[in-house]
Amino acid sequence: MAKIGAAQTPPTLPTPAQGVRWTTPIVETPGIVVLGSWIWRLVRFLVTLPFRFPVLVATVTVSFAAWWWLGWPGLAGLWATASVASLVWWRTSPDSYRTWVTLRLLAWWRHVFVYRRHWQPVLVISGLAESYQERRYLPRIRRVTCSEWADRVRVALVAGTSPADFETRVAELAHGFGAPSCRVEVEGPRKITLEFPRRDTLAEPLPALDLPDRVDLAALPVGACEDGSAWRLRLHGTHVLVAGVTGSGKGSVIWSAVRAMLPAIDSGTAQVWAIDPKRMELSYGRTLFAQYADTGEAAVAVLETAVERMQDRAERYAGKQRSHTPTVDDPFVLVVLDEVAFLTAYHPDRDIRKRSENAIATLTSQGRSVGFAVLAALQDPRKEVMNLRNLFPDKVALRLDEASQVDMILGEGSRDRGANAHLIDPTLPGVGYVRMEGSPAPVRVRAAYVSDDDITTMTDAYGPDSPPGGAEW
Ligand SMILES: Nc1ncnc2c1ncn2[C@@H]1O[C@H](COP(=O)(O)OP(=O)(O)OP(=O)(O)O)[C@@H](O)[C@H]1O
Repeated sequence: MAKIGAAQTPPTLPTPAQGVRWTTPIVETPGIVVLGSWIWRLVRFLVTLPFRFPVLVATVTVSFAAWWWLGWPGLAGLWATASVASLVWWRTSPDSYRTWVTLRLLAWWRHVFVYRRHWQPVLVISGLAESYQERRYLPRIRRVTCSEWADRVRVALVAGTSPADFETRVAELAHGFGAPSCRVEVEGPRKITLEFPRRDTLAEPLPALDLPDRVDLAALPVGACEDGSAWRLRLHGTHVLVAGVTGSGKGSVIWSAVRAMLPAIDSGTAQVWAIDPKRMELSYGRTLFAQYADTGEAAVAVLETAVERMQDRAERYAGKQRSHTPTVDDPFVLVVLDEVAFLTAYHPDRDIRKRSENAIATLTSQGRSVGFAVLAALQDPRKEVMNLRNLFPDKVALRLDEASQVDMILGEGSRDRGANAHLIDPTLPGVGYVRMEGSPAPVRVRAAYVSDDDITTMTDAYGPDSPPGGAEW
């Protein structure tokens, strides 16, 4: 045992038993090389400047030329003319002025004073800076652009890292740059775009949408996406599960979908079969539905009839056609289930629970290609309550109770990619997250609100007593 105070051999020194140890020699970089590298960087900066900031460089060059050739009056005249031209442009074409001037200036401002300024500390602290051989490498900002509602920061990744590293740190990035959220889009190898909203475009309720001229059952307009585009819900060829706590606005998704289908319902090429155990949500517009049930027994009967019709249709199609086109003889049938867990988990009669579960499972597993779809609403997405969750290919996550429920609904990794459905403000019913076809990135959406008055107008115009083609409204 070593005595206290005795000299100790540093562990890095070779002990005689280890023999000779080789180390990399340290060679000092000659001053001329350092100077050359700095000159090279300066030249590269000056040469690329006109390409990176063409407007700025052109403005400075023209101003300098005016001052050089015409003196101060020339410079003042140039700026006065430019100001008047800018004013005229702004007054006559505010939209193009906003696109070409205001948003570009804003992008420059935010690039310099928000992103570049905070880039290093935010990335280092959030763990996105990489180290290799004692040097630190940061992903590079390639460009910042501004749309009406968000900043888009294009980033070049450090070699050896992946977009998933950013996806798991969207909360840190959003807070770091003072944005309400952050979304990651993959552009290509080592290229990603970070989208930071500047304001909440979905803060205001959206009134019921106008009816489409032509109903596309694979893209029904039901609300708006965060970027201002229409949120289109596919019903034909899929099944949709809408999950959210009580008061999260599940009814508005269901009613917006029914509303968008009205012309097809009117022409007889689509039908809605409604199951309404709460007797609140759908009873108001029951005359629009081809079938309606509000008790457990009646609901099972409707579901089993749907299964029967679906199987008849499948038998007729067998060997003749592989997909369904809605017609009056073979309409598209949407089975709407408000609070599906009432039938599958909470109903006191075991037989009803079992039969409903079987019918829903059969419809969702076999109905897609023959024109039967299920649109179900659910408050509690846990497996004990709803074990048929995975039979619904498309899901909508409105406000949820717990963070763990987000991935249950939208799929593994959705919360990491920014779908914070558990953090949705309770004062924003109808707001939720969906995953669009072909993209793993969740999109924030808000369903349009179909009020009781809207439903009355809908039943008056498209109910059984209405004139064909819908009444004027
Ligand atoms: N898309 C929306 N935009 C604005 N307000 C909405 C929207 N959807 C719902 N609301 C408001 O929120 C309230 C609750 O909505 P809704 O009844 O649809 O929620 P829910 O999720 O169906 O609740 P429950 O499960 O209790 O039926 C509505 O009365 C309405 O005032």
